[in-house]
Amino acid sequence: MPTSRKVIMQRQIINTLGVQADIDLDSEIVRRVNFMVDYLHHTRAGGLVLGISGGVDSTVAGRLAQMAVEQYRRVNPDWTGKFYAMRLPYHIQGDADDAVAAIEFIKPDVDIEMQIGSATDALAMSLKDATGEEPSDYNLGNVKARMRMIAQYALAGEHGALVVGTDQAAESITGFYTKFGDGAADIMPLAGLTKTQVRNIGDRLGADSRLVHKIPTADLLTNKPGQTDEAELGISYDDIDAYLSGDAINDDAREKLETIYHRSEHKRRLPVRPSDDWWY
Ligand SMILES: Nc1ncnc2c1ncn2[C@@H]1O[C@H](COP(=O)(O)OP(=O)(O)OC[C@H]2O[C@@H]([n+]3cccc(C(=O)O)c3)[C@H](O)[C@@H]2O)[C@@H](O)[C@H]1O
Ligand SMILES: Nc1ncnc2c1ncn2[C@@H]1O[C@H](COP(=O)(O)OP(=O)(O)OP(=O)(O)O)[C@@H](O)[C@H]1O
Ligand SMILES: [Mg+2]
Repeated sequence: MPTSRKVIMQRQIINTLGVQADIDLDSEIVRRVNFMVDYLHHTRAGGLVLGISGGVDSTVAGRLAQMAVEQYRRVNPDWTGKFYAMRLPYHIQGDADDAVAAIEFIKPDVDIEMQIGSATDALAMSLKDATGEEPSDYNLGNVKARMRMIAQYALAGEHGALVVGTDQAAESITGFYTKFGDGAADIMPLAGLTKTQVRNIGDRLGADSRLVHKIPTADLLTNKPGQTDEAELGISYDDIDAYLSGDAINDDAREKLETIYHRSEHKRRLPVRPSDDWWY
């Protein structure tokens, strides 16, 4: 591809995802907290709900969510809404102590631990009984992510609360999330941030550096616990962030990233309907 076309494509993707290479951390924290406060006010919602894994994204989004409910409560003392943090292990979670450390940092109004092991396994068993087919480890991983979505929406429904999503630009560009699983949410406070910016905000907020600089994992596979995102994606977060920041990366990585971006376009759109034609 000629250099000018490469640059135009990169710029279009950066603009679509709303990435800003240079951010002021303090004003970015204020802007994102105010955004949640403003939306709580507008919707009169009964609080916020978020799954806390022990990874950096939910640590940072969780702390921002708790800051938002505290700020909203200060100006609306009669408001009874809360931030509900949910630890949702599938049986035994290898890094469960990180999820506890994240909760200690976030200091949520409500800390809930709920097993998704039995519900997930029951779904897989029912599918097998009905069809004779057992979901692969890969597909079961997506069922785990969707079971967490069901748990969060069940709790949100009880309290009229909104489900927070942790999608940021490095995940959005790759579609590296489960469609209607962790990709499903009502409010996305980290949207448009690179992974590095999420970490920088985590550092600025004073989160434990063990959590902030932890190697990212979706941790969805039973047969490969803690598999790193980078191993599965075949591309590094450094390359993804450099691309999102408008820097040049090597041609192989760029081509791979743009292929993944185009292939995952359906995840960034509403379900296709007869009046759509964006995929041509
Ligand atoms: N072109 C198209 N137009 C419209 N819909 C399309 C489609 N292609 C597939 N689909 C639909 O999308 C489904 C596939 O999408 P999906 O179910 O998401 O499945 P898929 O993208 O295959 O898997 C999710 C990926 O995200 C990763 N992940 C998941 C969860 C969390 C994290 C994390 O970082 O924490 C990472 C996971 O490791 C895996 O690599 C298909 O089954 C089909 O229903
Ligand atoms: N075991 C879990 N308990 C509760 N929520 C979870 C769990 N695993 C994943 N989630 C939810 O799914 C989201 C997506 O997972 P993802 O791995 O992308 O984020 P993370 O774990 O917060 O950070 P990182 O990407 O750096 O690992 C999490 O932010 C969290 O909200
Ligand atoms: Mg994770």
